[in-house]
Amino acid sequence: MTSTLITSIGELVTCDDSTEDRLGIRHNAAIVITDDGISWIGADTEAPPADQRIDLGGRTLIPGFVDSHSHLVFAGDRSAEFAARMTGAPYDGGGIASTMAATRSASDDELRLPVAARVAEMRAQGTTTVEIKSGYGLSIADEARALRIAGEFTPETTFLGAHVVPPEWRHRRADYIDLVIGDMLSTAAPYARWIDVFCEPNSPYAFDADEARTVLEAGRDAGLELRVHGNQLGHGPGAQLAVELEAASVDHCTYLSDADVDALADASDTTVATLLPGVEFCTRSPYPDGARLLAAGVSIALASDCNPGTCYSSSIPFMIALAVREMGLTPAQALYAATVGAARSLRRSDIGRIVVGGRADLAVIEAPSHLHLAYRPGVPLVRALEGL
Ligand SMILES: N=CN[C@@H](CCC(=O)O)C(=O)O
Ligand SMILES: [Zn+2]
Repeated sequence: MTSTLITSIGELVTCDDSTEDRLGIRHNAAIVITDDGISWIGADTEAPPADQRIDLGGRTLIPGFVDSHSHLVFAGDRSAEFAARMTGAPYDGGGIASTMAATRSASDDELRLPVAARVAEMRAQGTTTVEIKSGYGLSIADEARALRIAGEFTPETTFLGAHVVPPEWRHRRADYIDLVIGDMLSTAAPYARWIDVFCEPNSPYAFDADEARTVLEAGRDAGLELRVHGNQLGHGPGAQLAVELEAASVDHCTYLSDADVDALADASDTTVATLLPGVEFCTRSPYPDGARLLAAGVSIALASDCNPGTCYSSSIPFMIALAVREMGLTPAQALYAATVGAARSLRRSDIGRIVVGGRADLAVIEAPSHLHLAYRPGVPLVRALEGL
């Protein structure tokens, strides 16, 4: 087994909770990694011998980012929809149908190759774990195909047949839900770990609380774990439904009432509130108050939601910068949310931290501290070292 010593780490961010800001920062540190993961962490001056040596020259080492929310399997282009939004057009989910049409008519390789490119783009920006949803097929064969392709890149695959009601089913919503919880679910389930639903009564295309509950309960009965898109376009039942059903995460949380925050705080051991600031940026929506959630005791995560409609960005450093600038998080809170927080939202304890015995999923910041993630927005400072 080959061992590698990473030395001269100016700032080692372990995210191991050992300091008040939870980042567990060590200066002038070194770590040893082997094929089994991280085998030693300590002071540079006490580093043991190893087969190979990487000198970080005072740079920062952090856990690889965990991007717990993405929709990478799609074809087509919606840049014109984005441009229209920038001059005032609202987002209501209606554009999903155009991505669905392009995705259905793409060949397997026309879907697979862009996913590979998007995953490579994520990795180049420090992401070492990604969750990928279906949701642009919306037929039995096309949802299963999307999940098969997603599974070539990650074990964190999510069935999102209840993304919207597709146009051909618009006048038969109940029948579409029957399809989703029937043959579509049974065909998709072998390729998925999770099930998700766009619970959004403020969109005519998405699902209300009863419909969403029906879908999630069927998914749970089929052995899938639960996630929810909720509270994105306005106040709604998504967050409280996620808590009620013990979902791992409710994502967006743009509009949360005090009762929603209280429910999420009470459920902080079970349900994570995942913030997606790239969506607020790309849809010109108000940013939720991340500091309010932390003060209440809510577990939060930060993810990209990389998708062609509401946020075509794969950059977690950009999300961290937005969360600090627009959501009231400190750089430490934002980084923790994009690593440990996002890992928790995937119910994973083997990623998101740098600890002995943990996976060696690492990212380097070309800077002396993690503060530069938010301090230098838009500058490509981060690269993944291992993993993905
Ligand atoms: N809001 C629902 N689904 C995606 C956007 C889908 C799209 O517009 O293509 C999201 O997470 O933002
Ligand atoms: Zn999404």
